[in-house]
Amino acid sequence: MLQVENLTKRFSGFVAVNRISFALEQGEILGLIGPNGSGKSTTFNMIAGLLKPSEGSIRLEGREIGGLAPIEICHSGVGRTFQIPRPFKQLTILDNVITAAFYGQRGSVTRAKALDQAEEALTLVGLPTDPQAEVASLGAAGLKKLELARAIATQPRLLLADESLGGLDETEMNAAADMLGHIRREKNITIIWVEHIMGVLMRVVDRAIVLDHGEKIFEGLPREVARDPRVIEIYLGSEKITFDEAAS
Ligand SMILES: Nc1ncnc2c1ncn2[C@@H]1O[C@H](COP(=O)(O)OP(=O)(O)OP(=O)(O)O)[C@@H](O)[C@H]1O
Repeated sequence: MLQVENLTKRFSGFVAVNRISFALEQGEILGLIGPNGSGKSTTFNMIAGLLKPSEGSIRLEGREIGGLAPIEICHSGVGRTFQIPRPFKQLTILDNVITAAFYGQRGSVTRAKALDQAEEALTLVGLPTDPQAEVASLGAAGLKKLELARAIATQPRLLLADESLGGLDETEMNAAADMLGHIRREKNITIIWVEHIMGVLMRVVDRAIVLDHGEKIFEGLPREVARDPRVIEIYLGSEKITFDEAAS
C-alpha cells in the first residue's frame, strides 16, 4: 500500500536521510528504529507532509503523495500522532476527537457521524466516551491514548505513530504496544511505528527497519534485528537487555 523509493532529505549541505527505500503491505506494522539523530523523524515527517523530500518518491496506494501539504496527505488516508501530545486543553476528551474526525474528512461528515467515529476511536484506545471527561484528568499514558484516538478518528488507512512510548513506564509501554496490535487487527490499518525503545516494539511489529546516520542499515524480521552485527554495534550498551528480550 506504500512504496518509498530513494527518499532523501538534505538540510543545506547536510544529508539527514539518504536514499531510503521500503514498501509496506496492507495491514502490516513496520517498526522504524534507530538512535537519536538517525533520521527517523525526518523520514516520518516527509511521509506526513511536514517536510518536502529533496529527492525520491512516496506512493500511497499508487498515488504520489511526496511533497503534498499535511492536510492533503491526511485526506489521502494518512493519520499521524505527535511525539509530544498537544490536545486542545479547553475542549473535552470527546470534543478533541470529534474535531480530529472533522479535520480528517474535509468537514464532510455530519456531527452524528463524527461523534460515532470519535466514540469508536476512544473505545479502541480505552478512553472514556463520557462527554464531560476533561483532558486535565489524563496522565502521560492517557494523553498518548488521546493522541492515538485523534489520529484514528481521521479514518486513516496508514497510521504513523511517532515515539508512542516516551514517558511511559514498562507496564504502560507493554500496554501501548499491545494496543497498536489491537488497532491493526480491529481496523486493518497499516502502521509505521517510529521508536527508539526497541524491545517492546519488537513484540508487535511484523518487520523492522533500522536507520543510522540517515542510511537504512537493516531491514528484516524482529527476531533477526537483535542478531544483526551493525545493529548491535550502534545499540550496544543501554539497549543490551531489550535486545536479549527481542531475540528470545
Ligand atoms: N530542520 C533541520 N535542519 C537541520 N538539520 C536537521 C533538521 N531536522 C533534523 N536535522 C538533523 O537531521 C538529522 C536527523 O534528525 P532526525 O530528527 O530525523 O533524527 P531522529 O532519528 O528522529 O532522532 P530522535 O530519535 O532524536 O528524534 C539530525 O542530525 C538532525 O540534527
